[in-house]
Amino acid sequence: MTREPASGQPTLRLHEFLRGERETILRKWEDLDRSMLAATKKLTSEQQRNNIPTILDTIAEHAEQAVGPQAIIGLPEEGPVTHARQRWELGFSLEDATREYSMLRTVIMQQLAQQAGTLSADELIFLHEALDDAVIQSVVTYVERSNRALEKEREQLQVTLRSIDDGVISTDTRGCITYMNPAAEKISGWTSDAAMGQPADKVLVVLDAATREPVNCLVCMAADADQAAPHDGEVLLQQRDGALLAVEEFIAPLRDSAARFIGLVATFRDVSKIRALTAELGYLATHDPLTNLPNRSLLIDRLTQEIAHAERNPGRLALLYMDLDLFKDVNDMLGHAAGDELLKQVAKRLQVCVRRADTVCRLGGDEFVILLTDFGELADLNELALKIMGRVRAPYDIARTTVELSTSLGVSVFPEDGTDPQALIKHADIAMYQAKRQGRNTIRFFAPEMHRRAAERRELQGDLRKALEAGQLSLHFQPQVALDSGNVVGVEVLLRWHHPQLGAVPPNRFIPLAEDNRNVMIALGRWVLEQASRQARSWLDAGYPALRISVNVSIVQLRDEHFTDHVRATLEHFRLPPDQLQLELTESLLMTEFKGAADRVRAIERLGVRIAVDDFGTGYSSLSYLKNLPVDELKIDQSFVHNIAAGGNAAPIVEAIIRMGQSLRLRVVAEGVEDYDTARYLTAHNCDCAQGFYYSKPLPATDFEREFLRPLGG
Ligand SMILES: Nc1nc2c(ncn2[C@@H]2O[C@H](COP(=O)(O)O[C@H]3[C@@H](O)[C@H](n4cnc5c(=O)[nH]c(N)nc54)O[C@@H]3COP(=O)(O)O)[C@@H](O)[C@H]2O)c(=O)[nH]1
Repeated sequence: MTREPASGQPTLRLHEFLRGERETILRKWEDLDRSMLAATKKLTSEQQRNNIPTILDTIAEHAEQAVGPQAIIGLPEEGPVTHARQRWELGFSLEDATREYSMLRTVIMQQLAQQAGTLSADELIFLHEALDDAVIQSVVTYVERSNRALEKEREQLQVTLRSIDDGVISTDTRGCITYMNPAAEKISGWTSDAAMGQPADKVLVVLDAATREPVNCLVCMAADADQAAPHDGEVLLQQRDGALLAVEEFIAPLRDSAARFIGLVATFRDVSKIRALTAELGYLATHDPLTNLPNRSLLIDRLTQEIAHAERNPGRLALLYMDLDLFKDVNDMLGHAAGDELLKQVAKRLQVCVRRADTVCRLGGDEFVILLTDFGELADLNELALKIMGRVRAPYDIARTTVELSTSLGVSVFPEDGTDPQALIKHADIAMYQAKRQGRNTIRFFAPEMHRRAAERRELQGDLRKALEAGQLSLHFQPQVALDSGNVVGVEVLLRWHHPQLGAVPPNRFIPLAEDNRNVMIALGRWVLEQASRQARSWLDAGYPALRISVNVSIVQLRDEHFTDHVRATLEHFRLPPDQLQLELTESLLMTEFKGAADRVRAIERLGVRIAVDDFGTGYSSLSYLKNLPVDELKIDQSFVHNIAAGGNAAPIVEAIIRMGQSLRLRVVAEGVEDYDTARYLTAHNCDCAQGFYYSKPLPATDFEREFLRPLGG
């Protein structure tokens, strides 16, 4: 083996050269590496060098012993492999990891060129082969690592696909099935083996929910057109055994790295439970749960349709607005259960008095409205109204007692007394009020001079404007109790108005009046928030535990552009932790004003203040706002909670709302709990909290403090 270079220059030995120039080579390589690779810039010198010195030492050691192919074969792999692993972990790309060796090669060759002698051809070849070998080890290590990472990703994907509830199938470009996860097997009733290779429309047979006619299979449409729009309406999936299941289906094209269409992935989920629940809640939103009659919102809907029809085919409509006389006495003397039974019997009698095309509604309390779509003369209408009053007057058997009661009835007629639903309802109500004032058990047709009631309303509005300054307003506090521990965990703040002449005016009467005048409602709302925060601060200062303070917010306040700033300033002024304050927004507010209110609700949530949905279940038609808004608490409307323990027909709804709250991780509070049985029922069904007369009526601050607050550690 010759060690003489052809040029006749003095011969250098590779191992001597590498050992002698070791530090210079490493330093120059380090500088070059740092200037060329972004990946090395943040590394310490030790991290950067890592195994490079060992690799140089190993090459020198083997060069000393032998040169030639055997020496390469004998070079240990762990130096370059360990170096490559460390580079992988530091996030170096394969290109960067291999470029480092080419820089090392450059530096060695430059250093060699500065030497007085040169290497023999064999040693030069050995040096290059040793460096090539290190590069190969890097490539092999990187390939192994990325295969392992891919394998892990694939395993995770498989575990996910096997464990999710959504059905997932994929197809080839012709729409034939190439993969099906276990959920897809369960939902479609097909096994993966049987479905494999089948056209997707054979496995996913989709029908229109209304017509039960087959609809175009999304997968086939997408396979033809490389895209598909979702189905317009609700659809059903026909399972392999013919059973039908409500589903939602989504589709997306699969593309390779060159964006070529290579097939489709379809996901679908069983939405039968949620659809049934939505339908049930939708029914409750439009019907009175006690009598099952349409409620005000359905009345307005039908009235709007009938007005449109009567305008096209000239005709008359009539609204009969009824209020039972002295119903309150029945409630007081025989109890609420008897009152409820009476209302149900009245509802049945009203329904048999009219034709199927007419609509009997309960607006709440003891108020009923009948919409008559076709009647002859006013005299006929009067006769029908008399017949209805006679039917209502006939005796009832309630609570082993015979009850008799009369009704006052007001009538408005389209188009004479109004051409929109609100005007017709309002005028029939005014006429009914006149009937009551004129001795009850009587009928009055609306006449324009009956606007007196409206005048009274205006007068009360004027008084309300002065009430704040006159100190006639105050706050009452009602506890919210955790059902598992029985502890008071929150308090709802309720506004009270003591009118100098009329006495206590209920908020249900004066809040709508305030809402008619934006400035009045905003001033009232601000006052309530400030007084509630002042009270919360004073309880904290007195050493009582922090309670969640719930304050009702009107839609008028939420529309106010300064609302969020005022909430922030109030919290700061009273040094109140934001999460101690909760704002209650009614469900109907969130539904009807969703677009405008959503941003403000999110801004409030960003302050750290909690959001509760009040009267939950009454305005229902979609779940989407719950997913899109930062809600913390659902308050089940009291109309569902009353009589629930006695098998009230809203029990499934209450249970569904509790389950829904649990699955969305929202606290659920039942309102209007009036007795032990209801509280026990709610506890058994895992409702979180309860509020109602069973625990306490709303109380003035001092009474609340005495009854429910105990100092910490006391
Ligand atoms: N925007 C604002 N609205 C307010 C404010 N203060 C009150 N209100 C709203 O007025 C509505 C009527 O309130 P109120 O007459 O005070 O009635 C509340 C409770 O007294 C009553 N309640 C509580 N427990 C029971 C019960 O067991 N049985 C029964 N029959 N009633 C009970 O419920 C009302 C609380 O309702 P909610 O707010 O839905 O929790 C009412 O809608 C108030 O929101 C105000 O400052 N601003």
